[in-house]
Formats: sequence, C-alpha cells, structure tokens
Amino acid sequence: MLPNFPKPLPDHDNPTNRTVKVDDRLYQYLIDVSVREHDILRALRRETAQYHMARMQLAPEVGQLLSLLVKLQAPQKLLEIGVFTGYSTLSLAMAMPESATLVAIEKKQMWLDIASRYLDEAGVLDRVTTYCDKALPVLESLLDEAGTFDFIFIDADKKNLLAYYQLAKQLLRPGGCLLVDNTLWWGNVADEAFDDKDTCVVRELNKTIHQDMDVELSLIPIGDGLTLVRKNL
Ligand SMILES: C[S@@+](CC[C@H](N)C(=O)[O-])C[C@H]1O[C@@H](n2cnc3c(N)ncnc32)[C@H](O)[C@@H]1O
Repeated sequence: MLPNFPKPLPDHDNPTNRTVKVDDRLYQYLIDVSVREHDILRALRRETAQYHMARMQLAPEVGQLLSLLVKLQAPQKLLEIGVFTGYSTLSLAMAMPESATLVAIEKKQMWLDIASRYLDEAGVLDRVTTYCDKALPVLESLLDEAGTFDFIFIDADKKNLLAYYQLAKQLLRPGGCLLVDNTLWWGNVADEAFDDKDTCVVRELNKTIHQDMDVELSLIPIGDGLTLVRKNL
C-alpha cells in the first residue's frame, strides 16, 4: 500500500546529496572516535610539519584507510608512486603481510631519506624497495612485471596522472586494487572557474576512470578525495 501522502516525484533522477559536510568540529570528532595513529606515524607527521610542503602529507584518516584496505586484501606486491616523507609508505608497509614487498617511487632523495629512517624504525625497511627517480621511466621499467602487482597507490605529480593510471592498470593484476589520491582536488574539479593544468588533468582522470569498463570504482570524499579502483577479473 502506498503511504497517504507520497512526496511528489522529482522531475529528474539525479541522486540527492546526502554527504555530510565536515567542518573543523566534526573533523575533530571523526579523528577522536576513529583514528588510531601508530606512534611512529605520529612522530613522522610531527617531523614533517616543520617543512613548508607538509600539506602534501597524507591525512591520518586516509593513511588508516589505506592500512585497513591492505589488511583486508593482504596483497603480496605493492607499488606506491609519490612517497614524500613516507606517511603512506609507512601506512602500507606496516599493514602488509610479512611476506609482502613494496616498491616505492619518489624523485627527491631528501624525502626518501626521511621515509627510510622511519621505515627502518618500524622494522619494514628491508621489504621496501625505493627508487629515487621520476616515476614514469621507473613504471615503464617495471612493465616486465605487468599484471603482478596486487595493490597500487598513486599520489605524485598531477601532470603525469593519466600516464600513471594507464601504466598502473597494466602493472595491476586482475582483481587488484588501485587507489588515486586528490581526486576531488580541493573541490576545484567541480568548479569550471578553475582551468589550470592540474585541475584539468584531475578532471580528465576522473572522467577516464568513470568511463573505463575494465574497472569498478568508488570516489570516496575523504581527505582530498580518494578513488578506489578494482581491476576486473
Ligand atoms: C603529495 S606528495 C606524496 C605524499 C605521500 N604519499 C605521503 O603520504 O605523505 C607527492 C610526492 O610526489 C613526488 N613527485 C612529484 N613528481 C614526481 C615524479 N615525476 N616522479 C616521482 N615522484 C614525484 C614529490 O616529490 C612528492 O614528494
């Protein structure tokens, strides 16, 4: 039986926005009730805070989500593009199974030195292979291992984002998990007034993934936007 006073049907089939707006108070609540940051990660975050580039660092709740996804999937071969001081690298490496290995690419030695120090402290450095180089040639050099990576995280420059996505997809095994950070790009992707190169590339990537029938996806509005992709079997 229909309810007595049904709401009139909307004249479009767009979903209504039910995503909660996270202001500073709600963000603090979210951190208080859901984030359990490991002491080593907290120490790395504190050390990184002294650098002007600190805003590049992954937010703790996103690092924790990465860590949880790794624990759920138990990947054996992981790949990361864009280490910075290593918050995501540590989150991945500390969560992966003891038999797993992680390849991490970062173009600046200074950042890798910091990351390596913390990876060492966490006892996982021997299972992480770092490349101090631009990511594109490294990814191309890994193509003889195409289809063997179980878990890939992309968090580097935006200029090469489309190429990173295509190469990562080749490197990923069917059923594997690919994550791309910053896919909401401070919200600028939805505002046509922003037509700078980086915003346009992120928009193009989002469109590409959406239209890519080789994968399933979810764009999660956490941090700066995190797209979770599974390569079809
Ligand atoms: C947003 S930060 C990564 C943040 C990091 N995932 C974390 O959890 O803190 C992006 C990093 O990518 C590096 N990067 C930029 N362009 C690159 C390239 N072409 N190849 C490799 N690394 C690059 C930058 O030096 C920077 O450290």
